[in-house]
Amino acid sequence: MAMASHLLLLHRFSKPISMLVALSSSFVSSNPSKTRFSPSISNIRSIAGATNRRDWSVRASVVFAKDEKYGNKEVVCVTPQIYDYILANVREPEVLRKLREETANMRGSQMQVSPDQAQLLAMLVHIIGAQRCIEVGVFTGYSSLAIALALPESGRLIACERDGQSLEIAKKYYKQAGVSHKVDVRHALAIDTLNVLILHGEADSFDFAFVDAEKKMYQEYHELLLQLVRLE
Ligand SMILES: C[S@@+](CC[C@H](N)C(=O)[O-])C[C@H]1O[C@@H](n2cnc3c(N)ncnc32)[C@H](O)[C@@H]1O
Repeated sequence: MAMASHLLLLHRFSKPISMLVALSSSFVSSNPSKTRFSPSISNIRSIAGATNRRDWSVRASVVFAKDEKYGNKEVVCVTPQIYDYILANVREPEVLRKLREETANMRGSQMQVSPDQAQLLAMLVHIIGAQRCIEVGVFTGYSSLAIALALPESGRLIACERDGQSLEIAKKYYKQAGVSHKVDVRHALAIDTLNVLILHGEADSFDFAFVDAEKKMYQEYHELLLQLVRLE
């Protein structure tokens, strides 16, 4: 995967997950049908859901899996063996593990990113040297905490979430992890927060954005985030 020096804009789609990685201005498009890294989700969904403790179905190079160890998440991977390997070897900090376990019993726990996805986000933040990040869709904070942990002390994450209750859990774990000072929680509709950032002159000042909220708004988020992230 080629890596541009700054802009990194990720959209997480519904289950199974695909992340759209926009690495340069020429890569991104306001027309989602032109965006790359978009496996046929309907195809994948048509591989029937498994209800057993573990059940894999394979079609071409895409795998649909459910595993109660990971909140019965549906995942896309190359092969079951490779995904098993990833899950067995992911480096999940203790504070993230605790947050994952607390969230597992909550309604909506399946919304949380998986440990390997969180570590992918952290790695990307780290390798592009991101200082200023935005997350749209915090829930109880698993992905935002992974991002905050990867940021340098001077780094900042604008964390957009409309649900106050889940934000309380997120804030508790930011505190436990000692990263509260890096996370600017915006309890509001994300579209309003993004527009306010632009109005306040913060366009062209972010290095990284991760979108993981209501899918019907993705095109609008995408357009606003293209103004907020630095294109050069
Ligand atoms: C898929 S979950 C996010 C999961 C999170 N990234 C994690 O790893 O735990 C989506 C979140 O987006 C929030 N959300 C949905 N629509 C929103 C909106 N318009 N503005 C702000 N937050 C929104 C929901 O309340 C929910 O907590």
